[in-house]
Parts: sequence; structure tokens; C-alpha cells
Amino acid sequence: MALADRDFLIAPSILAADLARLGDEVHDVLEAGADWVHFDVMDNHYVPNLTFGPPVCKALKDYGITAPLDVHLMVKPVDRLIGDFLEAGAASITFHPEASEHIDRSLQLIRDGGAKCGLVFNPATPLYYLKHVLDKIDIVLIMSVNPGFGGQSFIPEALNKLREARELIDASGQDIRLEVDGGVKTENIAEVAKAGADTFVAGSAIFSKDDYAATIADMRRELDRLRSV
Ligand SMILES: O=C(CO)[C@H](O)[C@H](O)COP(=O)(O)O
Repeated sequence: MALADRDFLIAPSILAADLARLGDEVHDVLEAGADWVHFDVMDNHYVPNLTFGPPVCKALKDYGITAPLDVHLMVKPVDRLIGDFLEAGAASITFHPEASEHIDRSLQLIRDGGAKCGLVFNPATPLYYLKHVLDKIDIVLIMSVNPGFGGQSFIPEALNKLREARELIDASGQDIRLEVDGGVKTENIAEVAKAGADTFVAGSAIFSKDDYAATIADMRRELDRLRSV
């Protein structure tokens, strides 16, 4: 899809929010203009960190959050958490192909539960699996850091991966979002969009600032500027 026609979404990662005030933080960032809420699930097994699970996702729904909750599973095994996240109100669930015993089955479980599904690729994981499931996914998520921690620097090689994924998606003719996660900020968002991304996860770049609305507006200005060139 041509850059000018792309609909860009900003998905703040709650990993960087003040977790003691999570409901308010998510409310505030949505009021500030965010589109999705990115929900990083880490299990201290697939990645060396531990975050939150389905009860926290449900608590956000119960708090009144209606924006899509974009659940990124950094867990192994994958399947046994899918049902609980579907029940908790996840709008989309993505997982790492190498963490799933049966990729097609995991995708099917998510779709059967009515959520959007997708695959996540770490910086050194090839897009190899993609071609077999392009007609069955809604999201491709490219990690631009090694998963497990917020606040890391963007790995430049991810730009090549984004270009490659964009070509595959466009050639497939499918309606698939190309999401990017890790080290995305106002200063690099245009370059990342130019490489093909349309959905931007940003944690520390947004939550470390006092004014979320100004930060998100700055990001959108960068994206608009790129679109108008
Ligand atoms: O999935 C993640 C780490 O595994 C985070 O979502 C990601 O790193 C975003 O944080 P930041 O914008 O601070 O880099």
C-alpha cells in the first residue's frame, strides 16, 4: 500500500506506564490521542522478565477502557494463555512463532475467539514462517529490540526487516497491519514508517514525558510530514 494511503496507529506500551496508576495512565494516554493500548506479557521463561496477565487486561476493561487492547505474548508455551486473554477482552493477540508448538493452531485459537491474530519476529528471527500464514493473520509485529525490556535503543537492521515484511504484505493483497515495537520515538518514527510500518508501539518515548498529548501530536506531525513529501 502506498505510504500516502496508510492509516497510522500509535500504540503506547503500558510496560513504561506508572503501574501503580495503570487505569488512569491508560485513560490519559488514550485521551492524549493514542489508538491502541499495547499490552506486553512476559513470563520469565521465553523472555527474562515478568509482567502482567489476563486479570490485568480484564481490570482495564472493567475500568472502562474501550480502545483495542493489543496483547503481545512473550511467553512459551503460547496456547494455554490464549483463552484467558480472549475472555479478558483482548482485541488482538500476537505471539512469537518459535514459542508456539503449532503456529497454525495458535492462530486459529485466537481467530476462533474473535480477536485479531498475528506473528512477532525478533531482530534475528527470519520472516520465513510468514509466507505460510499470510492469509490467516491480521498483524505482523517486527521487534526492533530484543524482547524483554522497555527503554532499549532501536536496532537499525529492523528497517530492512520492515521493508521485507512490507513487500510480502503488499504482494499478498491481504489486509495486514505492520507493527513495530522497540525504541520507537518522535525522532525516528518517520524513518520507521518509511520502511513500511503503519502501527507504532512506543513505551518510554511516551510515558517518560509529562505531556502525552504533545508527544503523540509530535509523532503524528512527523508521520503527516512524511506522507506529504
Ligand atoms: O515489547 C517490548 C519489550 O519487549 C516493549 O513494548 C518495547 O520495548 C517498547 O518499549 P520502548 O518503547 O520503551 O522501547
